[in-house]
Amino acid sequence: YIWPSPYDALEDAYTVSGGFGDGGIVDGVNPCSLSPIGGRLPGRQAAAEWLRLAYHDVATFNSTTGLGGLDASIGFETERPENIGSAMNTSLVFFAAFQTKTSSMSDVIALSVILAIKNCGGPSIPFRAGRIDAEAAGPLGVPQPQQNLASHTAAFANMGFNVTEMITLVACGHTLGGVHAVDFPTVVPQSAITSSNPDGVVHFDDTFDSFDNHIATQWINGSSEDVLAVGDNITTNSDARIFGADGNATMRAFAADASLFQAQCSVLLERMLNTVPSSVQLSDVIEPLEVKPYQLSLTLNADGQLALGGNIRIFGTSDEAEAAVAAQMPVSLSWKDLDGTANATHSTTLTAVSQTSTSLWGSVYFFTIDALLEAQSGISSFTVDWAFSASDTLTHSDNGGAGFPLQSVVLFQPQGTCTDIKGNITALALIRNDLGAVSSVSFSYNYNVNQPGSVSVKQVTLQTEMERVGVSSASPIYDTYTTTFGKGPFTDEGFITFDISAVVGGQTFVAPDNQEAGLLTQCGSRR
Ligand code: HEM
Repeated sequence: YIWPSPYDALEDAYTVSGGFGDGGIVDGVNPCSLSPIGGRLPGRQAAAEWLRLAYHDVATFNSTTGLGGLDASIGFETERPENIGSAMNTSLVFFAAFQTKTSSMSDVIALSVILAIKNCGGPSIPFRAGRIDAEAAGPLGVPQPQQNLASHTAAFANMGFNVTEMITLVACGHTLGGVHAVDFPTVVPQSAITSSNPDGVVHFDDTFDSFDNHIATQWINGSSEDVLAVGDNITTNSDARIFGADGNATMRAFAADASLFQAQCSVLLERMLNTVPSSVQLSDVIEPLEVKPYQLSLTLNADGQLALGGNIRIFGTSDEAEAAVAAQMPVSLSWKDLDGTANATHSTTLTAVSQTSTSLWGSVYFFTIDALLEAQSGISSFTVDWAFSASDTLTHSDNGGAGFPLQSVVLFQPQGTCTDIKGNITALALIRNDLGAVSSVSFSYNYNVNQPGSVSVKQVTLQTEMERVGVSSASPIYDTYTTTFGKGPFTDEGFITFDISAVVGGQTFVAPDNQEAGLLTQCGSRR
């Protein structure tokens, strides 16, 4: 994983769970008992709803044809009786905010489960990305509690899981959350519905908000409260039939060994999340990068200098990383000219961001870049020298050897970029005019559109050509380019970014992943 990667947004969301640079997903399930944002009802639990959503998307995978699996087809299937409840749509609406041009809904669903389980005290499940979203519903066939064991065994076999694995997956799923009387009136007595429990949830175990082995210990020691195991309606006691499918051997092992439960849940849930259409190639495991740029910006100021902004994130898992005080960490950034030349003066010290940040996987710190670069010499890459403590030898981070790439040939130009009252966007770019012929100047706007038949949205790109309007007033070595476009039918839901690219002197240069905020100035208003 070398920065920049198509999975940078997912890596950000995976790594930072609170404070500055918060990826935002964990906020939806923290604490583990949290009711879903947007449907905040006592008794509902977002972490459990996310896990059930992922399972229901995967459950209809056909291991013979290789079709289905975690592909977000669930978005088109939420009206089906087998997916009853409002939970799935609530989750999908929340997740739309994390879709980007390279983070599919199905990747976000997988990541949501990994983060929710870790935040609920469960195991660390490795995360891979690269899932591709289906654009239509898949087949029916999510198991339902009134069906018999043979039907459930067949459904899991179809999905690619044997009996032991079925028992494990159900136990790992049913350690969170519970069954709701409003949606399962034949399973849960209506007396469960009260003013403080309007959906009438009955939890599977006594620690519904902890990813632990109580689902197994209570089943084995006879204190189970799981209505799918010990409920009065024998027909819907699917958990009892499944847990007993091997004479309770698997559940006894889980009850006896809490860490075995965690380890097996990690292995099986990882496999469940990585059950994808056979045409999909998943990425390598994504782990927090030690040093990573965050929301970089490079613009030309009125004095004709390049202003470099944004942040550097530093992550570590050691005791020293945990004990570090950001304000005392030495962090500096050194850059190379446009032509690749290093220069001793091309270096700047970074300041710790005062707001702290948290990660489920270690310790994370952010540092602000605030540097002015000479426009003529420009920039092609940078490196970061840093340490967790001032007394340590500095680590030289060069992004796997070549440095962190950053170009000053094609720039976004915030001054003059604006959105008018009709929603039309006028965007400006600056392109070096002394480096050869300029062609294919294009502006790509990445946003979400609604999909008929699904509450979940799809990220699309609207591309427009930019035209040269003249030489920049701030510096004669840059020309100004512009485009005006209407956004068309779209949804405000989600993550909007834009990229500007051009071919200059035969080489393609891209100013990527600019934040929507850069477009939001109202046309006509003075900044
Ligand atoms: C034969 C297999 C299964 C059957 C029949 C089954 C059935 C059910 C039922 C009836 C509910 C209640 C839903 C509600 O009231 O909202 C439920 C909840 C849940 N299931 Fe399953 N399930 C099965 C397997 C799994 C698996 C494999 C997982 C995950 C790995 C899972 C995860 C969950 C979770 C997390 C909940 C709680 C949802 C909440 O509290 O909102 N289930 N299941």
